[in-house]
Amino acid sequence: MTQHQVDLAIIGAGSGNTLLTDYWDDKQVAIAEKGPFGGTCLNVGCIPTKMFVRPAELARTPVEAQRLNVSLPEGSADWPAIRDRIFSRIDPIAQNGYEYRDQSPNVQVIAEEVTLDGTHGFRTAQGTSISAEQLVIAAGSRAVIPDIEGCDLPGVHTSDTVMRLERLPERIVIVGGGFIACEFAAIFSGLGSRTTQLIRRQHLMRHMDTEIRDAFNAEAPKYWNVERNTETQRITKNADGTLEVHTSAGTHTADIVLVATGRKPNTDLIGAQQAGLDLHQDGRLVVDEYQRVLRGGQPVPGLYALGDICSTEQLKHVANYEARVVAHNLQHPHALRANSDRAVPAAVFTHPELAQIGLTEQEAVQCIGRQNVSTKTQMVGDTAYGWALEDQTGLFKVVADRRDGSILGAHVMGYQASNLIQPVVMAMNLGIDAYTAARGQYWIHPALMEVTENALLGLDVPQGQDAPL
Ligand SMILES: Cc1cc2nc3c(=O)[nH]c(=O)nc-3n(C[C@H](O)[C@H](O)[C@H](O)COP(=O)(O)OP(=O)(O)OC[C@H]3O[C@@H](n4cnc5c(N)ncnc54)[C@H](O)[C@@H]3O)c2cc1C
Ligand SMILES: NC(=O)c1ccc[n+]([C@@H]2O[C@H](COP(=O)([O-])OP(=O)(O)OC[C@H]3O[C@@H](n4cnc5c(N)ncnc54)[C@H](O)[C@@H]3O)[C@@H](O)[C@H]2O)c1
Repeated sequence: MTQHQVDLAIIGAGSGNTLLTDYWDDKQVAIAEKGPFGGTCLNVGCIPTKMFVRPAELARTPVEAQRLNVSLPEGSADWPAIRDRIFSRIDPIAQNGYEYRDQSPNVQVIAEEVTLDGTHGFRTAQGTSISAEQLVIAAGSRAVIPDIEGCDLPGVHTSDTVMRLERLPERIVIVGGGFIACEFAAIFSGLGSRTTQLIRRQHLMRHMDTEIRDAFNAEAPKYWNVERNTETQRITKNADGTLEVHTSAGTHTADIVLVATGRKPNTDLIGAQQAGLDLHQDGRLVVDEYQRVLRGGQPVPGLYALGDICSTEQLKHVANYEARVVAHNLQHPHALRANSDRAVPAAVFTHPELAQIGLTEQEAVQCIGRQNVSTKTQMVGDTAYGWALEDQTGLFKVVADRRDGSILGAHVMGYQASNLIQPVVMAMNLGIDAYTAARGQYWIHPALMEVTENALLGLDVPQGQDAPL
């Protein structure tokens, strides 16, 4: 047994790795990471998935080009080359991240799975034990494997493995109707796989604003097959090595199956319950507004958590923001800063792209009453650049409080949705009302962003006496 005492210990080198500012250079730090440095986002999440999105979009282009009177040769994707390009860029970043920390004289890297040892330390199976003045749990989440017979067969993947396939599958079945399933359905269908998405209920992305949800549910089946109200019952292997997916509605033959049915926090892996830490019903750590972990309802001084292991939103920008809060609080234990209650935006890089922030129209009506809610849905095709695109489906919806023009939410489907929404994110986060956001700045004409401007201008909200013209 080797024992070490450090100033700061961290479990998880995803957003947890960003905590190590210059402040820690003359202090002793230990960081435990059982996988590659960079965590989910870099290695198996945001970054590689989005690197597949663009090739998939390009492979789809000939069909769209035809609408604009351009003939392009039919796209064909070289999967091994795409995969190798992506991971030859990503893998060295993870390796360099590890080496950089490992070579830092004040940092001890523990490249093993660790479990908590009380509230201020952890240990490894090999017998290394760390105790720390302050400890941060940033151990993330992992894919849930649904209780479906056959999920352990070779050829059944999660997002962790599906991007490293040897070849592009001719047929893929995707189980799930959320973020990951919809992004991979767009990727694989775009690259040329016959793609079937199985969902238990009626709608893909069912938690979105119903107008955007319905628009997406009308569009997605133009690109891949969506089988609704379907229970996936079991998966079996055929004699030729293909898989048979048995559902309540029939069967599908596939070369591979992707299960994308949610992610659960890694609190069990670190032994959070055994350490007496408070857990939400879904297994997340309970934290207070300063990101301090609770035990018996009380914050434990010097014990923090951030990211997927404690957050309701499993998003990288949330994990990074919480890391900034924790970084401050570690350095200023007597002047803690609280997490903000700003609305969190998200985008789904599917086809067409989706983006959202804040309340849906339905939620706004529930909160402040129908009479106080103003909404505007701006069709992308009814703006100048939308015309140029010959866009027929994109839409930008804003939800506001009719009484004072404060923006409550925005919901977007279409080309560049994740970018078009950002001015609204800024206005909401900085407390700028809808009219001021629209008229308080120039909007480049005839840029696509005029969609956002027009949506804001279409709201029935007050302009105020000193409103900009
Ligand atoms: C396919 C996919 C696509 C995504 N795309 C997006 C996107 O486009 N935009 C977005 O905002 N979010 C996206 N996300 C979500 C985003 O990746 C996560 O919210 C974010 O990475 C969480 O960061 P984290 O630091 O909390 O956890 P992680 O990055 O998962 O880091 C936790 C680390 O802890 C390590 N660990 C866990 N337990 C132990 C232990 N006991 N001992 C030692 N080490 C341990 C893990 O190996 C891991 O490296 C995506 C996720 C997936 C799966
Ligand atoms: N672009 C992004 O920001 C992005 C991309 C990917 C993932 N993420 C994050 O990762 C999280 C996890 O993604 P996800 O897609 O796995 O989860 P999700 O919660 O978005 O979707 C899970 C889906 O699986 C379905 N499901 C659950 N159990 C099932 C079962 N037994 N059989 C069939 N279907 C089942 C659910 O009904 C839902 O449709 C997301 O919530 C998101 O926060 C973000």
